[in-house]
Amino acid sequence: MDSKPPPAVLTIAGSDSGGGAGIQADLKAFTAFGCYGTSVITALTAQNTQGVQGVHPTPPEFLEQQLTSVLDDIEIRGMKTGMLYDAEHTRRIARTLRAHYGDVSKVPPLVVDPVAVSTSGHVLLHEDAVSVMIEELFPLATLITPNKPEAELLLSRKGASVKIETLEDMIAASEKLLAFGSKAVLVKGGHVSLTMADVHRISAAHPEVTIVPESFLDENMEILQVNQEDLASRQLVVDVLREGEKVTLFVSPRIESSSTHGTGCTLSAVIASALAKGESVVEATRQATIYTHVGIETAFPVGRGHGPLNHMHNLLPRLVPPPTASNPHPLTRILIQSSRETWKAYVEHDFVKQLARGTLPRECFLHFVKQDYLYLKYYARAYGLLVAKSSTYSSIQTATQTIVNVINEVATHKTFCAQWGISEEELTATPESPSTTAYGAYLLDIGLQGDSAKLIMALAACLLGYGEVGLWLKKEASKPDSWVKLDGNVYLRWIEDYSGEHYQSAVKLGIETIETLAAADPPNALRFQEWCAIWEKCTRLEKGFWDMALNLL
Ligand SMILES: Cc1ncc(COP(=O)(O)O)c(N)n1
Repeated sequence: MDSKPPPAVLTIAGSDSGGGAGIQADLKAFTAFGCYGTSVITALTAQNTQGVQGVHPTPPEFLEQQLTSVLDDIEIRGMKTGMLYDAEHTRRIARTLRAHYGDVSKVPPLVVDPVAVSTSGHVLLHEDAVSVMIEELFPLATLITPNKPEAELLLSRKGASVKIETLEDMIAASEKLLAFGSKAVLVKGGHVSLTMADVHRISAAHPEVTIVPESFLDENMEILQVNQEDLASRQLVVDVLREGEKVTLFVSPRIESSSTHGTGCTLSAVIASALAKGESVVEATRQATIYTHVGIETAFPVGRGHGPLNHMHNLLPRLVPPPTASNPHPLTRILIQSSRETWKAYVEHDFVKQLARGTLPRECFLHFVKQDYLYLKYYARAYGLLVAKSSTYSSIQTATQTIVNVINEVATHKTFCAQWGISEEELTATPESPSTTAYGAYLLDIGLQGDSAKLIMALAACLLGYGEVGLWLKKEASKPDSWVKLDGNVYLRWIEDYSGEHYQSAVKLGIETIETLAAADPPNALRFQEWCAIWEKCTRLEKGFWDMALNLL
């Protein structure tokens, strides 16, 4: 957590007795996101995962009293509204906010989630409140976050009946909604069925539209991709953010799940939290879409109906979900995502880029190859330790096979060095750099102290990372006018080796090994945290290895 005290955020919404949506979802999301949550309750609902059994509105004067109590005492850095109940409640909220802050520009970041109907079909907002919300609340808002039916409802206030079916419709709707006076609009795509083809079409027609995550197609995880066609037809959720002319699409794979109760509440609560921490609207939305996505992915069963997402996934160490068709390698995915920044700094290192352009200074490459030659000895020995810890012939065989692969890799290094006049004697006599010793010693240390699972995690970052680099460069090289130069590149052989079938089948084996491990003996929270920490550390050591080679000059 930050060293700064958590910012205070406020939700003005309805209570969900079932704990999945409304005030309860908001307070959980605020807490999980490191904020101090305060609340003003517009209505009590008797609600569970199966539906809303009753609604009891807060007396309007008391609603106002709650808001005044909070604002008079606590410095609120971000706010959100959810279920507002009716016109009177909505008006009181807007007017109290205006009166308290005096000037619209002084209102802290406000996210208005125009909640109208619950997932279970219960009306949560009286018809007469819609125009008050548009006229009095939207002009105070940093962002409004309608889903498809809510956007259609809001736009119907302009007379014409609007249907939102396509990504183009969502983008057009965002422009019309912005005219209501908020600074930004997020049209949520949960109710619109889209695929990658839709995203490609928009990005071809409107190159100015930003796609987040930029690397959605590869997710920086080429190694996990089986089939490009599967990806193209994969069902997506796309949320469209508009700030003035600027449009950003937030893309994530659609998860077939009934645990989506409270997703809208949670998304807007996290955006408000991130805004309270000083993030931009784009960054706040990015963080919130990821948080919500993972919340659905890791949801646990609650009740008999539409359960809530998991609000605690970033508080409790995340355990590994079972493999599914859309996520066949859940552990690998979590490991990479949990160390995303370091992983990216490793696999997209300047060393790799210069090597792929063919501009890497020879000295750097040779220094790297020599050090890698020395490192691989540790690596092979660590696999030797793994053999010693194995209890089945099949795991002994897998580890032994890897040792043989490493020895073949070393032979490649020798050939490389021979080409540049460096003999095996010189290779062996090369003094080890501190980065090599650090990494090698760490592998052996993990092997000596821990169970075999920890050692397997430590060994995986190297195996998978080089596999990722190989596939990434191969993909980049295949693009027209690519920055990767294969023709005449002195390092071509290196690229071919790591993108080649032989190395890639070793990577596949590595992925299967860690996935099987997680599936056969699901880690408890502590063990899982250890795995993530080991993976992160090795990813960092890998990056350090390339830093060492580049910083030579
Ligand atoms: C108090 C309250 N606020 C908001 C929602 C909408 O959430 P969902 O669309 O997931 O039912 C709800 N059901 N209850």
